[in-house]
Amino acid sequence: MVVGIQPGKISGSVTANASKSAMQRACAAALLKKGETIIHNPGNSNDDLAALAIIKAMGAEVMANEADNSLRIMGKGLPFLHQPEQAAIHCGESGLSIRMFTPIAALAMQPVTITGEGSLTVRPMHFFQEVLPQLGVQVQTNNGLVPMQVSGPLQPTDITVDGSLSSQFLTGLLMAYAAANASGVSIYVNDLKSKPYIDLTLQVMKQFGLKTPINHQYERFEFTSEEAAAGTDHFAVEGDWSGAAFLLVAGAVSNEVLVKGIYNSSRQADKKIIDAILDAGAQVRVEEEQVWVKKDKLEAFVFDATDCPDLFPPLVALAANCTGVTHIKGLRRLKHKESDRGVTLREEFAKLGVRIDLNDDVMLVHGTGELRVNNFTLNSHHDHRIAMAAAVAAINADFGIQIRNADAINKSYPDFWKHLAALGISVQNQSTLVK
Ligand SMILES: O=C(O)C1=C[C@@H](OP(=O)(O)O)[C@@H](O)[C@H](O)C1
Ligand SMILES: C=C(OP(=O)(O)O)C(=O)O
Repeated sequence: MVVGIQPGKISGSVTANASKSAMQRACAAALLKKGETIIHNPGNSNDDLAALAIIKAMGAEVMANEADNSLRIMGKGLPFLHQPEQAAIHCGESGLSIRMFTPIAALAMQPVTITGEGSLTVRPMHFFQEVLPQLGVQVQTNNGLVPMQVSGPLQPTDITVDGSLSSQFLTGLLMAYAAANASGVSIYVNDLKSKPYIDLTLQVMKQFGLKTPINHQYERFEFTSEEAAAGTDHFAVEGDWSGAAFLLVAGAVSNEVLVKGIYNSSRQADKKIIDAILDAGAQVRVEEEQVWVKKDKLEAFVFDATDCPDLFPPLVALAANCTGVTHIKGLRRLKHKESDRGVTLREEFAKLGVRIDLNDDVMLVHGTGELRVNNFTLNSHHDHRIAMAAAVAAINADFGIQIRNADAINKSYPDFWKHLAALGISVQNQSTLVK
């Protein structure tokens, strides 16, 4: 799909989409909980659909109630996992799903094949080769990539893992240890990155009544013999700060926006976008369930995105519209996202006249405050966050642009183009115009 974006002024309000980080965790927890859970405001992104397909393959029953936009999930708990209906799970393009559900699949008594598609076929899975055998699981990978096969059952024991590549592997281990009723054992972690995502994991586990470990400064997660308190049967998926970040930046660079349904009390990492927008100089009003942003004079800022890597694309769109050189730390880990995001952002923003330097772990964005289009055909590289960053930056450019592979947004935010249009931006599906 090719989308055309014209420069314009954004105004009005939208309600944020459901967070795929919260939704996918809720799917895993509902699978592992014995009994019924009603999920309200379920997400419908491709990653969410992948998680739903996975839990069905592992024995959960999922029924949609369209009348009140909810899902009823019957989890069978651990015993059913020992006889999965299908000994294969397909994780689509979702990094979180594959890394969270692989240790869970390894609880099964029989071998489970794990596949993925698109960018997931080149994202690293060596972690499992190193870690799962120490937990009694045989693992086969395709040279550290999918397809993989795990053959358990996983047996929780004291273990030390590396958290420097991604937090998602730890999320999976925490869920699997809880499901296996780990007791008197700890997961030790070196150099954990993306820490707030682990807070979100622990929060969801607790809400669902799964056994939740004690977090010792993100270096040790201790499962004690204490039983878990009963959990909720109703879970509402909160709005997505990661997707909302694009709209808030759009407000900061071009007029004004109100995004509803994002909670100030959220554990989501990308809530930190507010700090960057404030530092850049825009006006911001944060309320418990909504955020309002208004454009003002924008200047370069310094930001550490090590624990919130998904903010790089919206931060670049913001920095491109600031005057001066913005420094964003945490670049190294962008290599292994849906695209090599540092390189992709540099390539695509050059087409908008913005120079980006990649300097070890720091990205420098040379903003001039005025985006001058020198090549109007941008490419998402099949990366949802690149498509959204390009669109947001371009609403303040001197000419319209086209974004190729614009349907990449479906991975996290299927309503993104619709929301941008509702906020007054001209968004055209140009697929039929382009050969
Ligand atoms: O747990 C999650 O929901 C996620 C964790 C982050 O990954 P890393 O832990 O690899 O940084 C983030 O980039 C990803 O989009 C979602
Ligand atoms: C990297 C992302 O997701 P995941 O790792 O879950 O595929 C993302 O949403 O930007």
